[in-house]
Amino acid sequence: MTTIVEVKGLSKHYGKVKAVDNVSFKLEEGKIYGLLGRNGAGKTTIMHMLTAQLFRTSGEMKVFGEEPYENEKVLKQICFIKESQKYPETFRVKDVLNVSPLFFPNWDKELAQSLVEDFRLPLKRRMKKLSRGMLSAVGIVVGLASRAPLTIFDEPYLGLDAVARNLFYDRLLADYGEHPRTIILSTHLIDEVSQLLEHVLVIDAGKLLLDEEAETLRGSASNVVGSAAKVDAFLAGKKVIHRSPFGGLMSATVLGQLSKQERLLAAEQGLEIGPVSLQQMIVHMTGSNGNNEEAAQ
Ligand SMILES: Nc1ncnc2c1ncn2[C@@H]1O[C@H](COP(=O)(O)OP(=O)(O)OP(=O)(O)O)[C@@H](O)[C@H]1O
Repeated sequence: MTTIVEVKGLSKHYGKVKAVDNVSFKLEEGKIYGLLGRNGAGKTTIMHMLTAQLFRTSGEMKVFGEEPYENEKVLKQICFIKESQKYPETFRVKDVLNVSPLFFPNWDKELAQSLVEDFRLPLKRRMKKLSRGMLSAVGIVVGLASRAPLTIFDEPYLGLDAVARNLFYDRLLADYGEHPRTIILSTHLIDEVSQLLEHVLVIDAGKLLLDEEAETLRGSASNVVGSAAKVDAFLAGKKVIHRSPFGGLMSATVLGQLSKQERLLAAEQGLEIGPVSLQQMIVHMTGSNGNNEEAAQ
């Protein structure tokens, strides 16, 4: 598999603020990545460095095998759709679509047209007159129709309703199926995108907390519910990422696959074992006590 992004010891500091702190990861060709984490975790800072919009404080970074700064060859292979995209004052929707092929060599005009219809975008309306959701939809159209080998969506759906978000997921999967490329989705709507993601990177307080295939993560944590004393005894020595006591009961989230024997033991103890969604897992890992508890194990 071809590596298209390689980052080693990447840091970005603003005075004492370590927005990104010694992060290393690789992105492979033809995969959908989730870049996830809480507000202020450092996701946007990483995306800005990958797309050469921000200088790093230290570390190494290669995008398509090269340094991305002022590198036309690298930058024309990237499409970065960000929440706060600015357009020239006079631009209409159709102007955005007309200039896009100049920036994106793989631009697919037909796909753009069909997406404009899907999202019911008014081609002649000025960008500054669009609703918040319509603005997001234009970003999605550009991101998908660019067919850029590295396409990055940073919270692409501010203001988009549930129907439009589903449309985005459907069109993304369909087009990605026919034209595989590397896609980074940064979002807080983890449950909504979890089925789309093939690999997950979780950033917390500037550090990389998790770098794992989504398939491995699915089923890699369980919720154990029952009497607090029995849950505690069952979980002894296991990697617990969250505990939530209520009365004499306890609900706890444990990392790692439970064996058949352990499940039988749990059933004998009257404990209930249930699945944990990717979102729950990440919330627990990056929550106020999630990290601490894991570190304590
Ligand atoms: N120009 C700057 N000067 C000082 N601190 C900054 C600057 N830009 C970002 N930061 C800080 O760096 C940290 C990471 O910010 P970043 O925007 O990367 O987070 P994020 O994960 O994208 O958050 P969100 O999900 O809220 O968009 C935050 O603490 C932020 O306040």
